[in-house]
This record gives sequence, C-alpha cells and structure tokens, in this order.
Amino acid sequence: MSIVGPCAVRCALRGSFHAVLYWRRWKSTSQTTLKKVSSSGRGVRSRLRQTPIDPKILEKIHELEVCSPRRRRTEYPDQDRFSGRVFQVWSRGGELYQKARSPEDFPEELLPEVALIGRSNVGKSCLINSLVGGTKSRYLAETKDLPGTTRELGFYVLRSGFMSMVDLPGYGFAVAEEQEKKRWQETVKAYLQNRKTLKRLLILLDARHGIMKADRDMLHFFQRCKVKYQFVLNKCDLVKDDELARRVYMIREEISSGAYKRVLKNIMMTSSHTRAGAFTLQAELTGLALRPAQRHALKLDLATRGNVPEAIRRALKS
Ligand SMILES: Nc1nc2c(ncn2[C@@H]2O[C@H](COP(=O)(O)OP(=O)(O)OP(=O)(O)O)[C@@H](O)[C@H]2O)c(=O)[nH]1
Ligand SMILES: [Mg+2]
Repeated sequence: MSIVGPCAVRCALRGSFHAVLYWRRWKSTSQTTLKKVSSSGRGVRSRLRQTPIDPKILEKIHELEVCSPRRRRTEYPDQDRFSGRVFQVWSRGGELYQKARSPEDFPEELLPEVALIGRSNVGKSCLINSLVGGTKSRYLAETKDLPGTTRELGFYVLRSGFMSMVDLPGYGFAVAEEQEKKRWQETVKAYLQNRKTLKRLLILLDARHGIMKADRDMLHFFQRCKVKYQFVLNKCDLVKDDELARRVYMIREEISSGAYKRVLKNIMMTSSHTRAGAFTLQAELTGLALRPAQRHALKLDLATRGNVPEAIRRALKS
C-alpha cells in the first residue's frame, strides 16, 4: 500500500495537471477561432455597407433588370443584342455532345470551348440551360438544389456548329464521398491545364456572397492555367440593386489591385432563373466562336442531318 499509494497520487496529479493544461489550451484556441469567425463575418458585411455605389454600375443593373425576381419573362431589355452574329451562333440552341468522368473521355479538340466553373450550387448547370437551351430554354443539364449534383464534365455543342459550352462539377462543399470528389476535381484540373480549345473560363459567383474563400483557393490554380477567365455574378434575382452594385464595385477593386492575372475586367451579371443578362453574356462570348470560314473548313454536314454531334463525329472520321 505504502508503495502503490504515492504512485497513484502522483499519476492522478499528473493526469489532472495535463487535463488543466489541455483545457486551457482548448479554451484559448476556441476563443480566438470564434473571435476570428465573428469578426470576419462582421467585417465582410460592414465592408460591403461602406463600399460606394458607382452610378454607372447601378445604371447597368437597371438596364439589364437583373435584380428583378419576376419569372417567365417574354421580353428582355437586352434582347436587341440577339441579332446578327450573336443570333447566328446561339439561336439554334445546343445539345449534349459528351459526358466525361475522366480525361480519357474528353472529346477531340475541335470547336472553341467556354467552360463554367464555380462553387457547387452556384447555378452553373442552370446557366448552361439558359444559354444553350435555345429560345425555349430546354433543360439539358441536370440541376438540383443540392451541392454536388454535376459529377461529370458535360460538353454541349451549339447546333450552329460554331462553339461548345462545358459544364464543370463544382468545388467547395458538396454532398458526395471524398473519393468521388477527389476524382472529379482531378478530372477538372486535367481539363483546365491541358485543353487547347478552351478559350475562356467563366467563374460563377453567387451574387449574395461574391468571391469566397473556396473561390480564392481555386483562383491560385486558375492563374497557373493559360486560359483567360471572367467573373459572372449569378442569382442576381436574389439581391437588391444597391447590394449588387456594391458587390461589383468590390470585385472591380480587387481586380484592379492586380491580385489576379489573366482576369477580364468586365464582370457579367445574370439570373439563370429569369434569364436576365443571358443575351449580354452570349454577345460577350460570340467573339470566341469560329468564323464562318473556319467552320466551313471543318466540313460539318449541318444542313442536311441537323444532328451536330453526329456531324462532328462524321467530319472527324473523314
Ligand atoms: N434564384 C435563383 N436560383 C438559382 C439560379 N441559378 C440556379 N439557381 C438554383 O440553384 C440551385 C443549384 O443550381 P445548379 O445549376 O444545379 O447549380 P450547380 O452550380 O450546377 O451545382 P453543382 O452541379 O452541384 O456544382 C438550383 O436549385 C437552382 O434552381 C438563379 O439565377 N436564381
Ligand atoms: Mg451542376
């Protein structure tokens, strides 16, 4: 007893000493984390409130009527942009050409491509539908109110044969297994790094949040790829015009501070629900499409068969 007694007491004392140390360390770190989170949350909100409203940006927002939550529109303020070359490229809508789970499934590099990327649930697939779905806005890409819906790269070719749009799986939080997420992230990275026909990357941001940490993390990667990228604020129907004007101003400031390479200064605003801003975005991307002579050189048999993916496959075989 006399030997076990002091030993037990010593062990108990050492144990409680470590417990106190551990508790104090936990308390201090958890308090600083809490402080950081709350101050950054407050910081972002108050920074937004202090951001000035540029009357030119506000005018553009009113011109596009992008903050209006009205659905099922038949007329759009920017509809006059849907003429000439823009009409020639986009008016026939598009169709799914191929889905790719891994780099081996990527289609041949033929038409110029514009890819949409962004956090999961930001509305990439919805925007693809409103751009490529044609005037009747058919639902080509699957959309759901669940982060992690798109798990494969979707290649959508325009029926005019001038270019393709690519719907990419999102980054950040997603309801999916870690291994599955890793697989699609690797495929997306391989696509962005090696694709020669990729002409522009549209980085979709939620208009309610702007650039978030997950976006910043990915922006480091985008800068290493050779492609030019452009911000698109989507879900604008969920914010008020003055808030959107401040968001755009904040992003412009960040761009002009020189933080990003290869970024385009023109920030696009859309709502894939109301389709507002879609014509302006189509007009913006039209410059990347093939010229008629270039398309002619591909010898796509578009007129007789109508099925573009088939026409492309036949042209590649011949
Ligand atoms: N109000 C509003 N909701 C939108 C808009 N765009 C998309 N949504 C909604 O946001 C949800 C996610 O849309 P998706 O297009 O599936 O999002 P995603 O970015 O493709 O998501 P992942 O495939 O998971 O990466 C859906 O419930 C859409 O209805 C928009 O402009 N306005
Ligand atoms: Mg999607």
